[in-house]
Amino acid sequence: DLEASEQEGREYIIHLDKMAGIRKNKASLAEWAYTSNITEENEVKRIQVQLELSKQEKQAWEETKMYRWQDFQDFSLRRMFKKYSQLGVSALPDEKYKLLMQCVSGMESNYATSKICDYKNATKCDLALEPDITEIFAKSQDPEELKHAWLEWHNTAGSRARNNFTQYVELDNEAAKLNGFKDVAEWWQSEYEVPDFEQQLAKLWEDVKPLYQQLHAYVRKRLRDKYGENIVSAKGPIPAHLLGNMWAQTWNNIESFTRPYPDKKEIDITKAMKDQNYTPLKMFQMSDEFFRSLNLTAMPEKFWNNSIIEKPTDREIVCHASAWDFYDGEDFRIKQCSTVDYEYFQTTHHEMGHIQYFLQYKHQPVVFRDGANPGFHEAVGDTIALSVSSPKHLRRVGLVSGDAEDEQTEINQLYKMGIDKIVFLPFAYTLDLFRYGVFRGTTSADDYNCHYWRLRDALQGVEPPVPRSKDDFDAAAKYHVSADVEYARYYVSFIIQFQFHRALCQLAGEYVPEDLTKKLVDCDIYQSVNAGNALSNMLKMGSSKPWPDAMEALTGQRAMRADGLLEYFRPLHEWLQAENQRTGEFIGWEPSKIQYC
Ligand SMILES: C=C(C[SeH])C(=O)N1CCC[C@H]1C(=O)O
Ligand SMILES: [Zn+2]
Repeated sequence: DLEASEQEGREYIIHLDKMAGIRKNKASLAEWAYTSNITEENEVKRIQVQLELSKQEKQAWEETKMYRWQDFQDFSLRRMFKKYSQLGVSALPDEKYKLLMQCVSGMESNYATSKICDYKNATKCDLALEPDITEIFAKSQDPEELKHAWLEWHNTAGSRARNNFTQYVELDNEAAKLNGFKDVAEWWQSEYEVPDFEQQLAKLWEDVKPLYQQLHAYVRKRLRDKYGENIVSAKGPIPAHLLGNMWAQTWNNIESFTRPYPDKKEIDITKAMKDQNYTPLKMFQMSDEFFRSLNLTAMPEKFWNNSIIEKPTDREIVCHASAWDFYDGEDFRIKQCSTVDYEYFQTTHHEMGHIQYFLQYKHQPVVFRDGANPGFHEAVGDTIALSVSSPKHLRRVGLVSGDAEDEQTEINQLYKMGIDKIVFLPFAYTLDLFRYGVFRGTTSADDYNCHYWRLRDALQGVEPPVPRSKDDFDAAAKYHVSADVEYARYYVSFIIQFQFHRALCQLAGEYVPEDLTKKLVDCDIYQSVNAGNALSNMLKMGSSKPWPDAMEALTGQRAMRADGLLEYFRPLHEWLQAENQRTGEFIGWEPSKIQYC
C-alpha cells in the first residue's frame, strides 16, 4: 500500500543518496586531478571515471522509477526523488556521453592553455590569460596594444573552440531531450524552478537599463576625452578593448582616469596591498576571518592543505577561479591563480563564499547540497565583499587611510562599485541570451558571431575593435562558454546580492532607511553575529526548499528584484543624470558601424 512504499522509498533514497555522495567524491577527485594538472593521461582518466559513474547513475535512475514518489506525503522525500529522477547528461548512450565529455574537455583545455604573442616582441609567444594578458588589460592605455591582445586572444581561445562547440551543442541538446526538455535552454532555466524565468530576466534588465545607459554615456565621454573621437565616437557603442577587461564585463581598471572627482584622493587598494606586502595566503586568511567574525564556520584543516591559491610554475592548470565540494563533509578546496590586487581580493571573497555555503549545508542529504538556485551560490561571497569594499571596512583593515567621507568621495565610491556591478549586468544577460538562441536553434553555427555581437551591441553598447566574420567565434573566448558553465547565475547574483546586503545591513544595525548616518553605501556587517546567524540560517537550507523560501528567510521578499541595487546606487544615478545633462552627452548608442555580421 501507499504507506509501505513511502517508508521503503525513504530507506531506498537514503541509501541512494549515500552512494551518490561516494560517486560525486570520486568524480570531483578525478576532475580536480585533471584541472590542476592538464595532461593527456589525466584527461583520459577523468573521462573514464565520468563514464563509469554515469553507468552507475543510470542504474540508480532505473531503480527510482519503481517508486510512486509523486504521491508521497513527505515534502522533502518527494523533492529528493524529484531531483534523482533527473539523470542529466548520463542519460546519453555511452559513446555519445564520451564524445560530449571529450568536446567540453577539448574546449576547456584549449582555453586554459592558449598563449598569445607579445605586442612589441613578436618572438615572445608565451603570454597566458593569467597573469599576463589580464595585466595588459589592467595597465595598458595604448589602444593599439589592447587591440592586439584582444584580437590574438579571441582568435586563439575563441575561434579554435568552434568545432567542439558545435558538436557539444548537438549532444547536449540530445541529453536535454532525454531528460524531457525541449533543449538545453529549457533545462538550464528549470534550475530556477519558476515558469517565467526568462521574462523575469527581461524585467530586471528593464529596471536597471536607465541606470546603465547613464553610466555608459558618462564613461564613453570620459574615454573620448582621453582617446579622441576617432577611437571613441560621440553616439556609438564603446570599443570593447578600451574598458580594462578582455570581455568588458567589469570596468574597474579604467577607474583611475574616469572617476567623477579626480582631484579627490585616489583609493588605490592594489597599491596599498602591495605596499603592505600582502600575499595570496593573507587574502584568504582575511576573508576567513571576516566569515568567522559573523559566527560562520572557519575553513577546515584540509582546505588550507589541499587548495591551490597560486599558479604553479611546473605544469598547466585551469586558472579560472573555482571552489570545490568533495561531498565527504571534510574536503573543500579553492583553485585560483591569485595575484595580489583588488580584483583578486574580490575573487577570493567570491570563492570563499562558495566554500562557506558548502560548509553550512554539509549536513544536508547530498542531493540538497546545492545553492537554493545557481545564483544564490554566486551571491554569497559577493555579498560579503560589498561590506569588505566599503570605505569604512577598508579603513578598519588599514587599506585606506584618512578621514571620513564627503559628498564627492561618496560619488567616487559609488562609481567604483557601479563600474563593477552595474556594467556586469548587460554582459551576463547577453552571454546566456546568446546561448539560449544557440540551443534553441534560432542561432545556427554560421550565425554564432553575428548574433553574439548583435546582442552585445544592442544590450551592452560595446563593439569589437575590428571587423569580425562568421568564421570567428568570439563567445568562446569567455571561460564559461568554453567550459559549459551556465551564466544567468551571475546575472541573478548581481541582482540578489544587493537584496541580501540590504537585509544583512539592517540586521547589523548598519543601515536604517532615511537615517543619513546609516547609509547603505557605508554599511559594513563585519563582526555582526546577528547578521551572520540570519545568513547561516538561509545557507543551511541548501536546495532543500524552492529558492523563494530561502530568499524570504533572509530578506522577507519572495522574489528577485532590482530595488536593492537601485536603492544602493540612487545617489550615483542622480549624479550621472546631472553630469550627462551638463556635458550634453548623448544617452544610449546608435548601432555599431563595425562590420561584424
Ligand atoms: C569567479 C568566478 C568563478 Se564561479 C566567475 O566565473 N565569476 C565571478 C564573477 C563573474 C564570473 C566571471 O569571472 O565571469
Ligand atoms: Zn562563483
